[in-house]
Amino acid sequence: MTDPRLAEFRAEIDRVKQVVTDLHAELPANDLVTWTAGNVSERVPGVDLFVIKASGARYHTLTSDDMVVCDLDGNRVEGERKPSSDTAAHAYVYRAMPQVQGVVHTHSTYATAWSARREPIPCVLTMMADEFGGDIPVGPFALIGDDSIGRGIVETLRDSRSRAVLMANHGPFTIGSSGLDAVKAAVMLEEVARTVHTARLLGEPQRIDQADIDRLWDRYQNVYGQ
Ligand SMILES: O=C(CO)[C@@H](O)[C@H](O)COP(=O)(O)O
Repeated sequence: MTDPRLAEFRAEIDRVKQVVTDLHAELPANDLVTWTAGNVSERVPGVDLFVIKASGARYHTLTSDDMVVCDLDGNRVEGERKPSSDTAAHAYVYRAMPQVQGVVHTHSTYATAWSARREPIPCVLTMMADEFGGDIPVGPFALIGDDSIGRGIVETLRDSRSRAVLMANHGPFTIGSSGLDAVKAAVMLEEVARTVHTARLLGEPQRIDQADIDRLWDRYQNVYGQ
């Protein structure tokens, strides 16, 4: 039986399908994924549905036909192919964090290397204070396929300013006020992961004082670009 929400929200669903298709192109374009690794999702406004890529979909041939519509329990509502193997994680985040409109997962090299070391990225750059409000936290090791990864993302980010979490031995997940905002967080995360790693090769970078982190965060969130 066809879900009635598909007809009622048809225009929005098709718009979000195209948005999420286009956002997936940003992952290889910013060198954040290899082959079919990673995935992007975004909520459909006004209804408890979200769009995510089909599992194993190749980035260079991706079209909106490769997008799958799911409910917030991660069940496929529309789509020929199975949804991403991380669908349960994305769905858990959407259920637990209503303010989150987009979720991204990548295997970007430097952020994933920090994940393998299970070490938070210290806030030693003003860009980190601006974008993430402090250190980039590490989430627990969790096997793929059930709520474990989603639960780890929420436990780690729920009370954090950061929109990025380094899931131990796996890789980064980011959240955002839109799919684009979550993709931006993934791009900026990889940039700071690489820069801090490079700084470490030359010596021990110094963490910014918390009061200055707070000032930088407040400016960037409330003044920059307004
Ligand atoms: O991290 C993993 C597997 O370890 C997955 O996220 C893959 O990187 C992408 O899976 P699909 O979205 O293609 O199912």
